[in-house]
Amino acid sequence: MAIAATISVPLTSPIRRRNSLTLTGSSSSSSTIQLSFPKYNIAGLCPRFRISASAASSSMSTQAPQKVSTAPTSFLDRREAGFLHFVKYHGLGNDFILVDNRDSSEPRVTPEQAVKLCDRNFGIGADGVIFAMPGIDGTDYTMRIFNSDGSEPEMCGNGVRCFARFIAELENLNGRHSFTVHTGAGLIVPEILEDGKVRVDMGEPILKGSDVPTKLPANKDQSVVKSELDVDGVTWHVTCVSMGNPHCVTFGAKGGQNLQVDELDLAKIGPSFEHHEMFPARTNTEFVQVFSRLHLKMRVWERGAGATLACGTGACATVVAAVLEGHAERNCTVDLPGGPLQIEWREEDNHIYMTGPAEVVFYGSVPL
Ligand SMILES: N[C@H](CCC[C@H](N)C(=O)O)C(=O)O
Repeated sequence: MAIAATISVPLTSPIRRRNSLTLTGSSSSSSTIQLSFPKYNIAGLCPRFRISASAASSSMSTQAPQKVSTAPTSFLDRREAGFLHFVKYHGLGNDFILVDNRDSSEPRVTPEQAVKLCDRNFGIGADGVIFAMPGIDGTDYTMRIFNSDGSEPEMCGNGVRCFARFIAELENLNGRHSFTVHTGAGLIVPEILEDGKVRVDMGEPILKGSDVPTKLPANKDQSVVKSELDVDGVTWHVTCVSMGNPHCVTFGAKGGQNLQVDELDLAKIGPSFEHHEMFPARTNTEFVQVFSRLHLKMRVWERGAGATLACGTGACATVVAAVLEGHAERNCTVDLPGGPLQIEWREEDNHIYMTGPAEVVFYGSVPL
C-alpha cells in the first residue's frame, strides 16, 4: 500500500517552534508507518510507536512504544528529491500551501501542479499556493502566489499574513518582527504582533479606474465610485478599487435596501461579476452589509478561487469603498465568514493597515 503523503500535525507544547508529529510511509506491499516526534529530546514524553499496515489484510495494528530517537530532524529542513515539502496555513479559513522557495526565483510548482495541489478531493486542498522567494531590489523576501485555478494574482492579504508566520518559522529573525516583501502589488511590510496576529502595511489603494482595471466610466477624479454595473439583468452600484489586484465592491443593487449578504447565491452571481466584460483582468467581488460606521460584513467571490471564507485585499478594498460612498469611518472591523479583520485606511499616509490571524494547519510532503 503506497502512502502518498506525509503529514505532520503541530502539537501544543511549551516549545513553540517546529514541534510536530510526523506520519511517514513508504510504497511497498506492506507499509510500516513510523510516528516520530522530531527535533526535541522528548523521549518518554511522546514514545515512538509503530503502525504496520498491509494491503492484503488492510488492517492496522500498533506495537509497543519504543524509546524515541532524539536525532534532531526538523520537518522544515527536509529536502528529499521528488517530494514537495509544504506547510498548510490559513488566514480566517482562506487557506494556502506555503512553499519554501528561498533558494530560487523560479516557483518550485507550476500553475498546472498548483491546480492539482489545491484540489480539495484529489490534492491537498487550498485556495492557493504561496512561494517564499529571495528578495528583489533590496527587499528581504519576495512573495508569489498561484490561485487555485492556476492564475497568478498580484497580491494576497490573508496570504501575506501566513507568509509572515511561515518566514518566522523558517528563519531566526534575530528578534525582528517585521520585514519587507516584494509582491506584484509592490512593497508590503508585515509585522508579527505579540499575540501572534499579523499587522500588514498593504500600501495605498489604487482608485484610478483604468488602473484597477475597469472599463466602467470614471468620475472627474478618474475614480469609479457607486457606478452602475448590469449583471444578468440586475443593475448594481459598484465601487472599483485595486490593492494591486482588482476589486469590485457593492453595497447592493440600484434601488435596493441594506444588502443582506447571507441571502446571496454567490455561486450563481459571482462568476458573472468575475468574468464581466467591464473587468479586462477579471475581478474579485465583495458584497457588503453595513452594520454601523465602524462595523461591516462582507462575503467575497474571488477571482481565480471562487467563494472563499475571507479575502484580505478584499477587506481593504471594502473599507476604501465604504469611506468613498460615505457608509463608514476609516478604521473598521470587517466581518468575513471566516472571522473578523481590522482595517484602517490611514489619512496621514494614505496607506491601508490590515490586522488579523494566520495559523498553521499541518506540515506535509507530496510526491511531485
Ligand atoms: N484571488 C485573488 C488573490 C487572493 C486574494 C485574497 N485571498 C486575499 O486574501 O487578498 C486575486 O486573484 O486577486
